Amino acid sequence: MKTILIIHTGGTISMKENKETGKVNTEDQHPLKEITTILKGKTEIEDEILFHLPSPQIRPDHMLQLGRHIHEKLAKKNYDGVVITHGTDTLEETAYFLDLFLQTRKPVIVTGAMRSSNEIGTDGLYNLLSAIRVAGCDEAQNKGVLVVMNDEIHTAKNVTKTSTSNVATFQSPQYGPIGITTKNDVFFHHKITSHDSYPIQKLSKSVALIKAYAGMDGSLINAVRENAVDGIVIEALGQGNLPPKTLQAIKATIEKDIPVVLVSRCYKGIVQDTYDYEGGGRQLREMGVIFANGLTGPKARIKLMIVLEMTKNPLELTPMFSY
Ligand SMILES: NC(=O)C[C@H](N)C(=O)O
Repeated sequence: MKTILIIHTGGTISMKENKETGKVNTEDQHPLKEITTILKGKTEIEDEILFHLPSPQIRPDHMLQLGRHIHEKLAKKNYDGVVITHGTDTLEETAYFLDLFLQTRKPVIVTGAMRSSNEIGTDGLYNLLSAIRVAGCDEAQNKGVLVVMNDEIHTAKNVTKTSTSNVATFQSPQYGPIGITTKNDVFFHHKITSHDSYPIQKLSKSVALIKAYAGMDGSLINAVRENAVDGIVIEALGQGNLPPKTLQAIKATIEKDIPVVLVSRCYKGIVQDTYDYEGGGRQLREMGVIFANGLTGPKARIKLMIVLEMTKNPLELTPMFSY
């Protein structure tokens, strides 16, 4: 029999709807506690509540605490897998943090819900059951952190919340899911080609995320730089281009040894130094901007926070963002 550790952190999956007011909030007792009874005799479940937070209240220090907690638990007992329940708003950031931080071959699965536990059509219990099945599956080992929602298995690196309320919200726009779950089975149909992880001890760097827009100038970048940040991620236009009036501010930032990482505000594709016009990717690369391939802005921010614990040398940072 497989032994799975469930760590609850909060979110809608941990919430109940007040039938009189329609308001949704966290409960003291975890509403999906019954999972232990449902799986009795089939899977041994240990569950615990680490946090009880809506995910907009989750901060990087919570992510580090969660990561350390998983390491401690795995060091003490030979669990077959770990499931983390989490609010969906920042689920992709916590999942990607854990993907980069954890040093384990064991399946670590993050799941959540779009509807609270007593709403009609609630998806929490079903997603939790699917996540437990994937966590107990040998094929899920050594794949990094996975996100299981709505019958699909996604990598933490590629998954993103695409809809505010639809239960099919979690998608990997770039490559699709790597597997599916059915009522009784787990199927993987894609292989993982690369997985990087960084054994950091702390998470102390401040990294800002800025989205580019038509007619943007350098004022936002200048203001952020003057506010003692250690790094900036910019969601650039298209293939990795910026309006010309931002260039001076970016140059000043790089000259101050503050790394600037570029992703695209497009939700598919990668950034490249194709264009040679003023503000084009070629100029940005020559100025020392680091191109992050395929990551979304929030995930490039998490990665920059992590790798800045090891180096701020652009020559070392550049290859870390190339896959
Ligand atoms: N569906 C959810 O979990 C959304 C909720 N606001 C949260 O992230 O905590």
